[in-house]
Amino acid sequence: STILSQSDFVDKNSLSYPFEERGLQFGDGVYEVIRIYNGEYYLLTEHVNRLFRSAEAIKINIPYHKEKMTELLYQLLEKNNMHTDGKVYLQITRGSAPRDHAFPHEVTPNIYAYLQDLPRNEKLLENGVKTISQRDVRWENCYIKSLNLLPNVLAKQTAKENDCYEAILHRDGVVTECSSSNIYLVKDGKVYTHPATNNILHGCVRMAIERFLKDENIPLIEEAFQLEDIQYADEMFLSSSTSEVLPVTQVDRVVIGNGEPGKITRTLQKAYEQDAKISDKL
Ligand SMILES: Cc1ncc(COP(=O)(O)O)c(CN[C@@H]2CONC2=O)c1O
Repeated sequence: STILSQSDFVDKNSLSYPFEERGLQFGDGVYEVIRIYNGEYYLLTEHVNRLFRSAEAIKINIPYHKEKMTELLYQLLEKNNMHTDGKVYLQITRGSAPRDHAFPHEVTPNIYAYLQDLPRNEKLLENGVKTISQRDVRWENCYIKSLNLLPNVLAKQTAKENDCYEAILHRDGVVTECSSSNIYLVKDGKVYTHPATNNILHGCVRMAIERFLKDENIPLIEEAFQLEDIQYADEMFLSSSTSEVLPVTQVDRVVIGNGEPGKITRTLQKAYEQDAKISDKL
């Protein structure tokens, strides 16, 4: 255990940011993770639109318009002289103020963003991943990309402890999404996924997949599937800005299809690479 040193006990007169920061103390904020390929943002408009929708949903007034936010995000690329693959983490909280559950009377949002390198995980994209199922114990506004991620964190940790990449979440057997990605089941040439309701995050890659499926004339059925449907799946895959379109080869003890990534999943991976202007490496 760590012994708190004297300096960790802050003098009450100097108590302020970052100690009394509402994102830190309440998870009172929203965030985005935006992908970069060859120094260019992918799906930036979708991410900025969702950021503003999430902030509005929890009554945080972002002090600039979408255009200014977009401009600042491009300045971040320039500042970092970014020309490779990476991601930006962008966070907006209600701000710093004496701790009180209710909104502070006067408060300015704290906004920060940073960029990291993120090479593609070609091995995982090629071979797929194992997953476990976990109960979805989150709140009922999962469409808001909020900092309230404890249920997601605990589900992902359980997956990791079981040598799995992701946790597939369900509410009484109805599959919603994963701890940090959307989830899809393929059966008889059709793709099934939970509808974009309040119970899932409306993924930016999920929106791109809708486009790809339409272009390929592959039916997308926005109907939730059940845990028990998984044993009959031909294919499964998950999607997120960091995982891309990732084949799921096993859920708990159930091997999906023949245990290999399926044809439709491969088609969507290629469509993703073309859309994101990535050199075709798969
Ligand atoms: C709960 C949840 N569902 C779906 C998604 C997929 O959304 P995008 O397609 O817009 O990425 C995410 C993204 N989670 C981000 C992606 O990487 N790390 C995260 O926290 C997520 O956290």
